[in-house]
Amino acid sequence: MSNAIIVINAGSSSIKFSLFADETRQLELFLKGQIEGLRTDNAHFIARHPAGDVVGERRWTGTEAGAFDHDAATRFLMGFINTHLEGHKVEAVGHRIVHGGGDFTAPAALDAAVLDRLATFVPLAPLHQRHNLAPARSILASTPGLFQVGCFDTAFHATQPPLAQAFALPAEITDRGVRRYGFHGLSYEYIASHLGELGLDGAKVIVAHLGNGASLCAMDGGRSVASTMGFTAVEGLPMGTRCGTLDPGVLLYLMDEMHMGPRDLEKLLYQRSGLLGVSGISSDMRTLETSPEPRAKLAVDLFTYRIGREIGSLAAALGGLDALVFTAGIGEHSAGVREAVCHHAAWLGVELDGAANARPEDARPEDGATRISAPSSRVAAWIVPTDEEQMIARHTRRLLTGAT
Ligand SMILES: Nc1ncnc2c1ncn2[C@@H]1O[C@H](COP(=O)(O)OP(=O)(O)O)[C@@H](O)[C@H]1O
Ligand SMILES: CC(=O)OP(=O)(O)O
Ligand SMILES: [Mg+2]
Repeated sequence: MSNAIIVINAGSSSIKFSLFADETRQLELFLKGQIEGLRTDNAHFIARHPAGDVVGERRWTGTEAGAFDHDAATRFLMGFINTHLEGHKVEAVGHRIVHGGGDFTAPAALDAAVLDRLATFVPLAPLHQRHNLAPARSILASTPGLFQVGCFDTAFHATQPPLAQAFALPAEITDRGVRRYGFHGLSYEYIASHLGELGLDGAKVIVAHLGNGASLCAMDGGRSVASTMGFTAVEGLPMGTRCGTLDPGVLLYLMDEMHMGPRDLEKLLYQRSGLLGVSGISSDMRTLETSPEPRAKLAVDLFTYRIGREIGSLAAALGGLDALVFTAGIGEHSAGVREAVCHHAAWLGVELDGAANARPEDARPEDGATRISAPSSRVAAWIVPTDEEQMIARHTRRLLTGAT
């Protein structure tokens, strides 16, 4: 019987899972799925083989769906997984955990004490952390003997120099861990592991992870030296529903003049801003790109303008630029966003190959990595599909091998 690793990526209203067969040197995905709409009146589960055929599907509506929280969803998923192992034996579960604080700069085995420590970072990632931890707690309660590993979005950025991590605040505040951490590290680490194949070993690269959450990472020789995200995953670029960088004076104004409290501000900054807030229409890039509304265009223009400005800032941190890499939902799929960002970065030497950028996705190479800059471009531009789940599976296997 061959072994399998379960990877869980839990968000605020969804839990995604992937099953990897661990039988050869390659970790091979054989099943993936998700439950979306947790704690709404319409929760939906679907699981598929990598080829796309549906292996399981279920919907919960009304009060049944409303009571369907992360714990109940994890129990359902583990039940489903255990009856769809296709002859494999589960040896470990790897989790994406957004914040590891200053303590967790590498993947770690999860037990009750570690989960309690990670729970102290909930205020540092209010959209993510509590939901990331819920499935691990649920599995610890139901299957205490199962090896679980936490993989942290912050860990990849631990290599940043102290200056890149610092806020200009008094020592009694920074000593409490109030500093810049950076996020999307599993995605960046995956991309970094493929830079050699693109001829970018040792290069100065800016990776644009543009999904619901969005950030940029400056990498020198595959190591993070700066990022647009900071203490929390709300800093930097505008995102689906998050505002990104904001003059802190705005917060004081909103508290004093609009009598907003901490929870009102949290809701505003994390859930009512970004593409959704500016457009008043949607947080979804596909909807905005096809909308005739001027406010939809304004939201997309602000998104790409801010990316352009932050690219300038990270190029300065790197002291030069060899390549720009696009990844995640928007980065991989929106030719319009890539074109606008490359236009803003033209002064740095990015020259887009319009035809390569607009080429249909099914014409891309099997691994999806596609060069979209002109042969004469001084700075190369690439699309590289990310795979956070594969990265989590790799880390989980490494810790498992060390633990047994
Ligand atoms: N074909 C597409 N064109 C433009 N945007 C797309 C396309 N497909 C997905 N997206 C956008 O990608 C974003 C979601 O990215 P994703 O990386 O899946 O997010 P997350 O994993 O953080 O939830 C959404 O804004 C969505 O509209
Ligand atoms: C850290 C973060 O912003 O994650 P996501 O993009 O999944 O929301
Ligand atoms: Mg994401």
